[in-house]
Amino acid sequence: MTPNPAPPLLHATGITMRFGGLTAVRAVDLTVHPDEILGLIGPNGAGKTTLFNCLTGLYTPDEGTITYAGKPLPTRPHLVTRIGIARTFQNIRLFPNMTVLENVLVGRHTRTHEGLLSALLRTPAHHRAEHTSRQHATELLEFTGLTRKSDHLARNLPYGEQRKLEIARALASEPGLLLLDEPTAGMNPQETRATEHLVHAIRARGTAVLVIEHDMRFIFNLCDRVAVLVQGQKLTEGTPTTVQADPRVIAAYLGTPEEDPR
Ligand SMILES: Nc1ncnc2c1ncn2[C@@H]1O[C@H](COP(=O)(O)OP(=O)(O)OP(=O)(O)O)[C@@H](O)[C@H]1O
Repeated sequence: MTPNPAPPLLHATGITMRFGGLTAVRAVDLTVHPDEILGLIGPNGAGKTTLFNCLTGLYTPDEGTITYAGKPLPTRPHLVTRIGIARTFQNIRLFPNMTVLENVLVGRHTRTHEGLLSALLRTPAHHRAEHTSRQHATELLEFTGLTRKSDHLARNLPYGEQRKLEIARALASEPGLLLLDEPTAGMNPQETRATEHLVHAIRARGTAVLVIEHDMRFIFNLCDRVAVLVQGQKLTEGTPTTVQADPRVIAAYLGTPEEDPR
């Protein structure tokens, strides 16, 4: 008997999301496998962020089903985080007046179970949980290269490091799947390259990644598979090589074949 193949980590079928008369996402199927890096590309307004919002409980799709690790996706964002899906946002959403370390500790709260009373009474259980959280946050700052900035206020970090901090904070919830919405927006080529390495390292830790990005070079270097959304519908998906060579993608998104698809 052949063993069952590993079930998909995230499985979305027939996702449709409307805003009044506008259908932003139409009957989209999307699957992310464990340990996979999947890219989601498409022209402006194609519905990429709307789909992310459906996958993270910010929106409830009008149609379709989503499962994570075989179970239906909860309908509230914090519960989605708790079951193992974390995300970053297109517009950075840090706590600007908290330190870098504190921002990561905030991201950890879905993994701590100590109640308010325990915190107020400063029980031994609370101290242990706090110690573990700090250790984990410190390790994540090292992992993302932000150790030296641990005590800096988030608002004083350069833009590229703020994006890294968002990723560190998302990782603090120990996700099985990380969704990145335009992680290299506003970065210089060196920072973009560093982000590519960071995403590979995240996958090596056992976290699958779904990433929206307009930088084609980044996407095609990074991803195992790429899905293409156009006007709310999935045009195609496949390996970077297949997608890059698909004339429909070139026509819809990448410009004419003569252009450098960057
Ligand atoms: N909250 C909303 N209310 C109404 N319309 C919305 C809302 N969010 C998105 N839209 C519309 O849905 C469509 C898809 O938008 P979305 O932001 O998902 O696209 P996108 O592919 O992420 O675009 P971009 O690459 O520019 O970020 C657009 O026409 C957008 O104007």
